[in-house]
Amino acid sequence: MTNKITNTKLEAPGLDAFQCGALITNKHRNIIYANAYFSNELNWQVEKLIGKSSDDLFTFSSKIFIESYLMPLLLHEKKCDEIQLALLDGKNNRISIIVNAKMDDQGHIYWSLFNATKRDKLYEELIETRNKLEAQAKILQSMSVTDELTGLMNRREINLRAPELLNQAKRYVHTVALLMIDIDHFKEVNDSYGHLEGDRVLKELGLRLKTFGRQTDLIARFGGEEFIMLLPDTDASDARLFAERLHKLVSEIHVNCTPVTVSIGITMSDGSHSLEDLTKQADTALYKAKSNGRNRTEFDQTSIYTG
Ligand SMILES: Nc1nc2c(ncn2[C@@H]2O[C@H](COP(=O)(O)OP(=O)(O)OP(=O)(O)O)[C@@H](O)[C@H]2O)c(=O)[nH]1
Repeated sequence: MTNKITNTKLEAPGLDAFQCGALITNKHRNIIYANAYFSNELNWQVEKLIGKSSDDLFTFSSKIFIESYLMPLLLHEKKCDEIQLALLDGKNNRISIIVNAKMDDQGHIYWSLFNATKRDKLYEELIETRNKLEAQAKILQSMSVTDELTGLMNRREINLRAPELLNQAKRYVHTVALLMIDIDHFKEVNDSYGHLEGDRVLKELGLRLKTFGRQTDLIARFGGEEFIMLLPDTDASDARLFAERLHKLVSEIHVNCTPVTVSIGITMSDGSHSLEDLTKQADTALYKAKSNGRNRTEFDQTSIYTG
């Protein structure tokens, strides 16, 4: 390339080997040089580009961006790095490009243009992959805290969430009721009607517990056919009433026209017990309910109030 740049067509054969577009415009922004990349990759005939305004190479929105951002930057800083614009190729296809530009004292602008289509595609793929991973992480997160069959929280999750609820009871001086609910003779359901029928009963019970409980209650499938409910701000007489309603609600579920029944063990706490202690106490009460004939509720003897 000659050192002295005039406003006429330039020759610079060395630049034709570059894998990017090289463009020089004069102070009127008319093209005085375009390398072979424009004909090889962008479907322009270089001859036809000479004399054209560089504006003609860009989409409408990119032109606005050039006027409002690129030109003021070039006038003040004399250079502009890595801006993304949309160029129209010789067949009027929109091509995403990264532009670096430099302006000399005579107002010539030296543009280098890198095709960003592949990079855009890579970014799109990366974004898509990230979205997929986020969605998978959400599913995994929900699976790790949820019992798959009933949709209730699992044992691990209630173990994590119970301490906060018990602490609140202590702080705000109210009582908490823990109900251990166990389906009666559930083995017979499985043995007589099959595992799928057993699963249906578990699902129906889970659904009823969920809709019956308040938003603040913690309800979990504790294992097998055993569920627990932790009811904040509930005294023993409320808990008894709650259990009575629960027995009625459960009897709406039928297996071969026979209502399903549950036994319930209840223990009360002022928030000073651990979940582990409370479940042991409720388990003792549940055992009593089973021994006393099932389909009934018993309170644990150590409860602060036994109704
Ligand atoms: N269908 C089904 N059955 C389950 C699941 N988890 C545990 N079970 C069954 O639940 C039954 C529990 O039986 P048991 O512990 O003897 O209790 P039960 O028959 O309900 O007797 P009581 O509790 O004494 O009234 C077993 O047959 C387990 O196989 C499950 O996810 N789906």
